[in-house]
Amino acid sequence: MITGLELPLRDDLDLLLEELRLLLANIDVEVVAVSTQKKDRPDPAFLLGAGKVDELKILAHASEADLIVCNDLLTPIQLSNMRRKTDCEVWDRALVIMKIFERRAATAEAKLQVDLARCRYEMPHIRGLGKQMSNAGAGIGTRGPGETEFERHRRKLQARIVEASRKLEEMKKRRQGQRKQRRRSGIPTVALVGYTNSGKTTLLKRLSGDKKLYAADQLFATLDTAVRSVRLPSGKNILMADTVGFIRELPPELIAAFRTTLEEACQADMLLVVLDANDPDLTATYDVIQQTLDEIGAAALPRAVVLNKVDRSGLFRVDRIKAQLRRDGLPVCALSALTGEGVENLWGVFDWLAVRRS
Ligand SMILES: Nc1nc2c(ncn2[C@@H]2O[C@H](COP(=O)(O)OP(=O)(O)OP(=O)(O)O)[C@@H](O)[C@H]2O)c(=O)[nH]1
Ligand SMILES: [Mg+2]
Repeated sequence: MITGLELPLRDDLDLLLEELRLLLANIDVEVVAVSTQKKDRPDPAFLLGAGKVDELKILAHASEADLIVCNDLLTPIQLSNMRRKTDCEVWDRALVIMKIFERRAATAEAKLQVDLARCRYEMPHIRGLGKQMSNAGAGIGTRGPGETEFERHRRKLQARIVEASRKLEEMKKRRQGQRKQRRRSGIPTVALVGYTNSGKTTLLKRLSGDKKLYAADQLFATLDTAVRSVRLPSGKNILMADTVGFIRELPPELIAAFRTTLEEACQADMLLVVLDANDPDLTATYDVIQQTLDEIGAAALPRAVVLNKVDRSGLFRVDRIKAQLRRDGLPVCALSALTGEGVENLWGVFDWLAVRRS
């Protein structure tokens, strides 16, 4: 069952819940009921009102749901209160995204990053747990059994965080070395950025001809940076980097942990923002991309927009979006990474870049 708050400044709850449903489908969780609440501000104890939480319990029981997923981020207190009051397992959106990342992580680096994010996410939660444990277990002036259990758990998490950070630091140095080499070679680098599932990897596959790249109809298919060489018709080469996709309300722990991967985007000479032409709310999606680029310090790079999946979209719609983006001063190419239609429109953009660099 999914739930969320309708706050005064939030008008896209439906979209967010639809996305949450999709996120859950990616880890094989089926949504059997949806229940939202309109409120002026979140309740500190439960996020939703206490009465609403009682209602959720009844609804969960009636629809045979054993998991309640909240679209909003829950504080450790809210999470444990919700669990207690509903007798259900409770997750928030951040945890769902984290679980997808856990499932998808294939390389050592991605695994470490996910592990780091998970530990950081759990840290404040076990603090809340520790309070409960020590309250329950300890007498005056003693270290109760609860406290030592909590301490042990905390120390273990801390050790994992230190170890993962150290290993990632090493990998980062290696990456920086590679990047320097690329810079010295004078070949311009273009980074593909955009929403998850917009077709970044498919585009890189098509342009580089590397069939081994993994593109799939899943959220967060790519968790690593892949750099490939792309040969332009002019005979010049450019490098193209594919990165982790963005999403609304990407958990901060994940942004922090995937910083190195996302940084790849900041180090490029240019960004290619890939949009899905069939996205029902492109403006909101573009805002999310802009926000994420701000957060990783890449917002000032020159950019062009790729309006992808035009094979599935009406011509009229594509023209309308193109015109709007152009009004915003952005160079736009409409194409289909899957069929190859319109890909030649990109060459002009790259030639412009190559000339600018040399
Ligand atoms: N119809 C159509 N489908 C496309 C096109 N480009 C990509 N797709 C499909 O969209 C899905 C996602 O493509 P990916 O290339 O994996 O998307 P991505 O942006 O790399 O996604 P993440 O790695 O999850 O961030 C796949 O099923 C692709 O086959 C296109 O031009 N037309
Ligand atoms: Mg991808």
